[in-house]
Amino acid sequence: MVRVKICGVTNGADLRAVADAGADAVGVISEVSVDTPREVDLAQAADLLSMAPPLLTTVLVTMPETPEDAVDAVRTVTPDVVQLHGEFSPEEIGYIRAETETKVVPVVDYDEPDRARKLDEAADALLVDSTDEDGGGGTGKTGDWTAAADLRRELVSPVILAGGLTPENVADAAATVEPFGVDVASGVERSPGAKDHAAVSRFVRNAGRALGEAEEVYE
Ligand SMILES: O=C(O)c1ccccc1N[C@@H]1O[C@H](COP(=O)(O)O)[C@@H](O)[C@H]1O
Repeated sequence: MVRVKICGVTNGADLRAVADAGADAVGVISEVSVDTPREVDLAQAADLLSMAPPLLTTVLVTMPETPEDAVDAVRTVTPDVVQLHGEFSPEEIGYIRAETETKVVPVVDYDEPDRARKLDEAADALLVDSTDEDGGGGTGKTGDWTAAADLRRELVSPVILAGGLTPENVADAAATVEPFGVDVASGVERSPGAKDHAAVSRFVRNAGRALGEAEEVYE
């Protein structure tokens, strides 16, 4: 079973649609140094995630300048998980986790297998994304799934696959990489920063989870 995270939610109606679609996790994006229509401020991020129903994992996606900034952001938003964009060391990841008692998921690019190996022991999971030159996500670009599958087999950490996923390609991506989870932001939008609720539902279904549940019930 592949877990599904829907990322870059900016309003309450979209968050409810993500929960109703049966996603496992919802992400809000705050304090990032890239220009994105999906960014909300820390207070909005805290408000949005506080609306998540029980059993929906909440994720703060952020690009802090320092580990201390990451700790401050997590303390303000109180997510279940922090997704960390930026060049942080294993020691800094350990520091953020110890200070916040929150799961830390660093982001590595498809082109950075060595960095993934270096962070493997320190991370709670690794998110593999096609990032831009500043390390930001939400690029809508797919990565090399075969390389990601090799990396997934090698790493101890759960791997979350991101980058250019859509309702149309997520089943192929999940079958090729067999990741712990899949993650989408721009691929389920009707306009920048606003989710297409039907696409969110299709993405969750096509990732395989709903199909697996139906087979269990009717077999
Ligand atoms: O979505 C953004 O704008 C963003 C900005 C800065 C850091 C991370 C961001 N998003 C993350 O990137 C992945 C993949 O996005 P996409 O599906 O290719 O559009 C997304 O799931 C977020 O975790």
